[in-house]
This record gives sequence, C-alpha cells and structure tokens, in this order.
Amino acid sequence: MWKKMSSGTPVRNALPAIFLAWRAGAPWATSITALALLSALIPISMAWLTKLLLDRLTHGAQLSMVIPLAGFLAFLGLLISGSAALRRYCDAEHDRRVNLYAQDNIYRAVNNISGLSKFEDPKFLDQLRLAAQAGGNTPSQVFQAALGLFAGSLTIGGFAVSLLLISPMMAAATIVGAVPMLLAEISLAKRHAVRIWRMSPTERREIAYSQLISTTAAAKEVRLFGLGDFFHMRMLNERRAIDEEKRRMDRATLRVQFGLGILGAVIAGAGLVWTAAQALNGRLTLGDITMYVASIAGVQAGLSTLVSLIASAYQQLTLFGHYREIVSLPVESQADIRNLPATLDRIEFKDVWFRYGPDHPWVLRGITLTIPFGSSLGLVGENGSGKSTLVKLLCGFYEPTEGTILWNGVDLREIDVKILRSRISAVFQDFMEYDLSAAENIGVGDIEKIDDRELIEESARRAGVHQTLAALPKGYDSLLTRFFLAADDSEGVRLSGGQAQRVAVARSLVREGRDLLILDEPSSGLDAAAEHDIHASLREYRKGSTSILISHRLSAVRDADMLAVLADGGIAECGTHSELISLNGIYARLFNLQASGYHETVPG
Ligand SMILES: Nc1ncnc2c1ncn2[C@@H]1O[C@H](COP(=O)(O)OP(=O)(O)OP(=O)(O)O)[C@@H](O)[C@H]1O
Repeated sequence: MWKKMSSGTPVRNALPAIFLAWRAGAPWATSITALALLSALIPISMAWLTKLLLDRLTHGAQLSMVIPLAGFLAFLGLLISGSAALRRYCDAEHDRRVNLYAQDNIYRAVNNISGLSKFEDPKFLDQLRLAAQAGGNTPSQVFQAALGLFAGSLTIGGFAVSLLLISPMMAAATIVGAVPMLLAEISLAKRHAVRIWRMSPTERREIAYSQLISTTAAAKEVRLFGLGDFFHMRMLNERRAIDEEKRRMDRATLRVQFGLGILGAVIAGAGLVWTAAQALNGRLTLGDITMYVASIAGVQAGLSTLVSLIASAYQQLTLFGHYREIVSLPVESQADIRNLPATLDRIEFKDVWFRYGPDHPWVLRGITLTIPFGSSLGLVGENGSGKSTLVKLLCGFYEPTEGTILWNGVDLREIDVKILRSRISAVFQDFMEYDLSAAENIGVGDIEKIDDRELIEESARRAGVHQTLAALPKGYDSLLTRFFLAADDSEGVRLSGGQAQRVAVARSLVREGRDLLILDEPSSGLDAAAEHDIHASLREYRKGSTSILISHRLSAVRDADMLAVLADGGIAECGTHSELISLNGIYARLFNLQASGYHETVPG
C-alpha cells in the first residue's frame, strides 16, 4: 500500500532542487560556492608545499629558502580555518532562506486546495509532512552536495594527478576501489528513502497518540476514562516500531561501511608497502613518501566524502519528489465567472448522488430540490442522513459524484469556488475556535472588515455574546486561547461551549449581504432561552436572504418556508410544517416525539 513514493526520479529532481536553492538566496549561494572552491584548492596546495619543504630540508637548503614556504603554509592553514568558520555562517543563513522559501511555496499550494477530500486522504497527509521536511532540507543539501562534488573532484583530481606521478598503478587501484563504495552507498540511500516513506504512517500515528496525551482537547476524557497509559503504550509501540526499522537500517549501513573501510585500508596498506620498498631502493625521496601518504589519504577521504554526498543527495532527492508534487498541485478551480449573476435567483439540486470515495457507501441518492431566492429551507433527518454533506456540496467542498447543483442555472462546477464562497455565509456544526482575540475571532468572518470594531460588536450583539466579550479582562482584545500567552505575557481566556458557539454565529453575521446563509446546528450548545433569542435574531437577519437551517430541534426549523426530511439518502418528505404534520409521516412522528417531552401532567 505504501510502496508508491512519488513521481520524479532523484536525478530529475536534482536540477529543480539546485534551482530552488539558488533562487532562495543567490548572494549566499554565490559566497558558499566561492568558499567551497577555496577549500578545495587549499589542501592540494598545502600537500605540494609540504613536499617542497621536506625535500629542501633533506637537501640541506638554507633558512631563507625554507622560511617563505613555511610562512605560506601557515597562511594557508589560517585561511582554511577562517574560511571554514565563514562557510558555516553562510550555510546556516542560506539554509534559513531556503527553508522559508520552501515553506512559503508549500503552504501557498496547500491554501490553493479548494476541496476537503485531500485533507482526509492519509497518503496526502504523509506526503505533505515529508514535503515540508524535504522542501526545507533538500535544496540546500543538494546544493551543498553539488558544491561538495565539484570541490571534492578538484581535490581528488589534484591528489590523483600527484599519485599518478608517483605510481599510476596505485592511482588506478584507489579510484577503481571507489566504484563498489559508490554503488553500495547509493543502494543504502535508496533503501533509506523507501524506509522513510514506509514509516511515515507510523510516525503520524505516534504524533497523534502523543497529542492525545498532551493537548487540552483530549485532556478531560483521557483523565476521566484513565486513558493516559493506554495511549502512552500505543505511542511507545509506534516509536519502538520506528526505532526497530531505523536499527535495521543502521546495521545494514554498518555492514556496508565496515566492508568498504577494509577495502580502503587494504589498498592504502599495499601502496604504503610498495612506496617504502621504493624509498629503500632510493627511487623515491622522503618528500615523495609524504606526498604519497597525503595523496592516498586525500583521494580516499575525498572519494568517501563524495560517495556519501552522492548517496545522501540521492536519498534527499527521492523525498524531494513529494515537495515537487505538492507545490505543483493544480489550482483546482479555473472556471469562468461570467455566468454568475449578481443576485441569486434559485439553487437547484438535480438528481444529485454523492459518496465520499469509490469505496464509501452512497450518502446522497438522487436528491432533487429547488430553493428559490429569499426562502428558508429547513433540513431535518436522523444522524448520518446526509444533511451536513448536502451543505458541504453546496459550498463546493466536494463535487457531486453524479448529477448537478445549479446556482441560477449555472453548474457549480463551472463557478470559481472563491466567488461562490464569497456569496455564502455559514455556521458549521464543527465550528472553529481560533487562537486569536475575541474581536479577531468574529472579524475573520470577513477578513477585509477585521478592524471594523463597530460591525464586530454589532454582530456579537445579534448573536447575544456582546456582554460576555465586553466583560472579559481585556474586552474584545482578550485572547480566546489557553494555548499560548499574549504579547504582554498575559493569559488568554476560554469561553464556554455555548459562548464559543455564539462567537461562531457572530462570525457568520459579519459576512453581511451574502446571498446564502447556512446554519448547521447553530444553537445546539445553547440553553433554551438563548436558543429562542438567537433564532429570533437570525430570523430577522435571514429576511431577504436565502437560508438553509439544519437542526435536530424541530422547534427551531418549523418556521422555515420549506422543510425537507432526509432519509436513506433521499428526500423522504418535503413541505411546510403544517403540510408535513398533516402528512403524518417521519416529520410528524419526530415532532410529536419532541413535543411530548415538554408535556407533563402536573399531579393534582
Ligand atoms: N469526510 C467524510 N468522509 C467519509 N464519510 C463521511 C465524511 N463525512 C461524513 N461522512 C459520512 O456521511 C454520512 C452523512 O454524514 P453527515 O455528516 O452529512 O450527516 P448528518 O445528517 O449531518 O448527521 P448529523 O445529524 O449527525 O450531523 C455519514 O454516514 C458519515 O459517516
């Protein structure tokens, strides 16, 4: 199931990654390139200077011929340590810029996803997590690897030529010895990338369990039901599974690298024996021997760095495919907006069938319904009968699987979702409580009016929450969160469930003058008096606009111009309250059931 990783081979991902690294911070990338070049050339220069120095010393050279060489060597030593420190600084700054650039691209792309189904797809969520990781790390790592490759090739090339001058056979053996090293490291890197993808669901489960243990949302139930140890154990089990997989990988890496180390030592050792024999025969000088030792160490170290650079870049590039897929997600709605008239005339459902996925059961089965402009529709039905699904289709969060929804005769699929949503206001059943101030919590209903305090307070008044908010320690500026502190270190406040629901209603009321108002259980958390007040207020507000009201409390929807009862995925009954009571069907039964709860015979 988790085998498929992402499109784009590592090699094809290399150029886009380097391009990203360059675009995100060109001046820093240039400085890093210059420093890499410098650090590539210094070691080989130092090796040659050391050989010259030793040869001069062994041939009894005068001090004046030795001092400049020694001075230059000291200067190069200084340069090497200075450039290393500067390189670390530049690398860190470049990393930050690449990270910011990549995160910006990822979350811009995520914001462009107009529907909800992607956020309910576990594979997409894994991909998003890995994309955020890879997008932040890969470009700078691949860029560094490319530089390392370039600089390393220069160093290796220089040492290899030196080695070639001393012994062509040893030069060939050292370089050929690096081939199995490269192949083995790339195979390890491939396995590592596959492991990261395969473990992603486990890692997300571990995060989910740890959040259940440590976040306020679950804290009450976890404590009351004594679930702490249960989730703790599950979290540890996931972590153990991840660790076991990592351990397997580390063992494989150890085996491969141990073998490669032996191969390198054999080649270097054989070379050393050979040079020592040559030196005894007088064919090589002491300088030649140090040059040989420096060259073989330089070539081997350079090759092994190069190989691990290639291998880790290969692994990163495999994961970088996720980043590329996310940032190149097509913008979902490109529809022509000319077809959408300024005023809403009617909304029609024509034989609408819907299921959440090919493997899911049908939720809506052939809904046909017309909502004329200015009317109110009450949706009624048992839990899971599809009421919320119907309004989610209307908001363009999902497309009907079959059939059409028409706004003034125009198929919703042809309307730009941004335009469509700008004509709708809604209170959802699972409304949000934002970690923002009270005023912002209401103002985000219409982001352009977030600073319009008069409108915000008026909406709060209509939703019956003005007095509550005004009485908070900092009034409307109080933070509605216990998740973090305000800028002045003061703590936020937490509203009750009903108060928070009223804030959500106020948020929808800030969106004045929209064509369609959707109220999905807007008063489920309110006390009876508050529910009565809020419905009176909403009725007033709804006048003149089209509205859809979902509620299990039939007293709240009975005044709607039309009531539709959903059952078995279809509309079982449709009509006004009195028509449906006369029909004596599902609605009448539910209504009488609720009404009987309020009739009590007082003994007497
Ligand atoms: N995101 C989703 N993915 C898969 N199935 C879903 C999703 N949301 C809802 N469903 C399923 O669709 C069906 C209808 O759900 P919906 O929320 O529309 O019902 P509802 O009438 O609003 O219920 P309630 O009165 O409980 O709010 C349910 O069987 C539910 O399991």
